[in-house]
Amino acid sequence: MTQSTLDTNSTETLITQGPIWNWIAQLADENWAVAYDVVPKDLSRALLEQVRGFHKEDILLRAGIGRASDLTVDTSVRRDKIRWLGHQDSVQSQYLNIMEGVRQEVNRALFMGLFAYEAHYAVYEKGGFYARHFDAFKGAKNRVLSTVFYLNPDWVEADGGELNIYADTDDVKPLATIPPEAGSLVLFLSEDVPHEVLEARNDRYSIAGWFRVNDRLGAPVLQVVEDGL
Ligand SMILES: O=C(O)CCC(=O)C(=O)O
Ligand SMILES: [Fe+2]
Repeated sequence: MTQSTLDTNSTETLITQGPIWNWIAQLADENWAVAYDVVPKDLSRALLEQVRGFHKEDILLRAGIGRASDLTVDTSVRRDKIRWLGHQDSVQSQYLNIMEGVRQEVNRALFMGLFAYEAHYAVYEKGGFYARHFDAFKGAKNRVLSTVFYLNPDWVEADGGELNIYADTDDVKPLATIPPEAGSLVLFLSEDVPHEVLEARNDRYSIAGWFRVNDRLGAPVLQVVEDGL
């Protein structure tokens, strides 16, 4: 494998390397994937307990949209509350270390050149949602690979808050609808995969994160793809 971009020819090789590779192969082929065995269950529970605590203490921030210099809070596009993760906390550090492993594996298998990672807890309360968007502007090469890890062990369909992934910005029918169930890690290319969070009807906990190919600091970069929002 000598190419530096996603290489579909490499898929067969990847599949033969064992279960962990299945999602990397799917990512290479389809630009998105769901992985189920990346984060241990006890860590997932510890993360949930921590973010529930933050939520209860009311120390989460209303999430904004846009670039660092132009960060606005627009609740018609996005209604969630966040808190950034850091290595100073041991539970958060364990999660960040696992994602460092993911970074290395993806770079090794797909030559993506992922460099840095940033992640935040997100809480969507009843009525919370995130309208269809991309996580990065095309060609910006800022955020390259998005990750969302779900923390909800007792999720049922009536709780809503599914992630819809689309092939194209104006497709009506999603490619996939992913329930935000504990243990699922969704990965997708930040510049290429339009997605949305459907309205949550119960508190919905997750960790959203982004790998970038440089170390430029920046606030969430977002491109809304639906008019009139
Ligand atoms: O929580 C999710 O399922 C996706 C969140 C998202 O799209 C984002 O934070 O950019
Ligand atoms: Fe997103």
